[in-house]
Amino acid sequence: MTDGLSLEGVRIALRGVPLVSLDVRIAPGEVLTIMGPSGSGKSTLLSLLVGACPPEFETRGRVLLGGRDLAGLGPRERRIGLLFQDDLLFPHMSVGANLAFALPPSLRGRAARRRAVEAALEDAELAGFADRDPATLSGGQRSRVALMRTLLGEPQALLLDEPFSRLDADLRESLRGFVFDRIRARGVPALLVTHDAEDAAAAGGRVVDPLGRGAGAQAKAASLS
Ligand SMILES: Nc1ncnc2c1ncn2[C@@H]1O[C@H](COP(=O)(O)OP(=O)(O)OP(=O)(O)O)[C@@H](O)[C@H]1O
Repeated sequence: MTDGLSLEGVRIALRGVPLVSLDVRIAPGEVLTIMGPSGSGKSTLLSLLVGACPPEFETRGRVLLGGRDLAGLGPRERRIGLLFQDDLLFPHMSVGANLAFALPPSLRGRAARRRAVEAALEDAELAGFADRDPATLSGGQRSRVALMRTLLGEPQALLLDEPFSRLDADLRESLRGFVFDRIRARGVPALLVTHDAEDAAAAGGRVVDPLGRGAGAQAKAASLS
């Protein structure tokens, strides 16, 4: 459990043009959805949160995770987990080894580490899959392993960048439920970037654009443009 992820006066501009303006706290287990057109600053916001914003951008504000100011911390020290559309499982490692790789070094002992991997596989409804080659898994199975791998790192917050966009409609629907259920169960604050209104609805939380405008304001802006 954490106190959540707080963006306090976070501003990002490019050559003086405001891209991101957010003052928001994401509670443990809450998913905040960021929707906005291409080029509106969604990826730049994620890069800022992981501590890798390119120097071309002007940035201000504070990001607090569990009450801790992330300024000056490197990507690993931030304890932020990432989930992208490409699951990026290591192809030359078994499913179990992919999961074990993500375990925190503080979890000591072979037996304890094996148990943690087995529990994650069970939670992913993939008990007995530890020795499988990732290439032999279906798309949905790979996605579930990827989420478990991210969660095994015990992230204090999660960033989801179009995590379902490569999946077909049926799979997308079942995976959404799987992902959001586990985020809620673990009490991790999460930020979802998506173009898909159904993803946003399934996330069940607030929806804003990178300038912090809610869904009503976005619809109005779209109708005027
Ligand atoms: N390294 C960079 N240097 C200069 N400009 C950049 C850099 N990276 C992105 N930009 C510009 O910053 C703006 C915001 O880009 P960003 O990738 O954050 O948008 P996005 O909302 O994630 O778009 P998409 O939905 O297409 O992924 C765009 O105008 C983009 O061209």
